[in-house]
Amino acid sequence: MPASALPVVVVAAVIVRGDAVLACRRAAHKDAAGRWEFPGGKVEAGETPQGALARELREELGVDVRVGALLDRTVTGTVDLACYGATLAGPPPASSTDHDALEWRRPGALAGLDWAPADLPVVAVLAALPWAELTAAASGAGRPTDEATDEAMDEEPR
Ligand SMILES: Nc1nc2c([nH]c(=O)n2[C@H]2C[C@H](O)[C@@H](COP(=O)(O)OP(=O)(O)OP(=O)(O)O)O2)c(=O)[nH]1
Repeated sequence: MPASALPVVVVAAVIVRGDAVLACRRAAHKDAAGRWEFPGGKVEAGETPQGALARELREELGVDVRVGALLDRTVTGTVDLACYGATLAGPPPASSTDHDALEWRRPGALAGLDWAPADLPVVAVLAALPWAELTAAASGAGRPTDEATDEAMDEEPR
């Protein structure tokens, strides 16, 4: 397989705050403009997934987060998307360099948004996950799967 056909490894955060999670709409200057996603970005050489995620959220949303457990990792076309639960370590974001809308939504209300195709698996996971399990996963105290986060990232994605 040529290198260009390999999926790009992307990490994203399901930030839990109050009774909601943060959904973000990609701005006009980004590819897939207008689609909703969880904030994050591409993992750079030498970065851990968690380190890449913390860097991306600082860069685009100006927030510090604690990264919790892996919620879902699925390859869709050319995107290998790993979504982690996370909590804010400071104030919530006021704006984004990459998004033109930020919405806090209950997990059951996420399905009404026009998601990037790669996000649909994690949106389904979130809709089915009991709230207590999601908050535990976001704070890193519990895991929705039997796999430890790092072990799961070492494995082949679905
Ligand atoms: N961040 C993020 N990207 C996603 C998600 N779902 C999805 O298909 N993508 C795609 C869109 C892009 O093709 C790619 C990540 O792009 P990005 O623009 O967020 O990443 P980045 O900041 O590192 O990229 P760049 O613009 O600096 O090159 O993954 C998601 O939930 N979050």
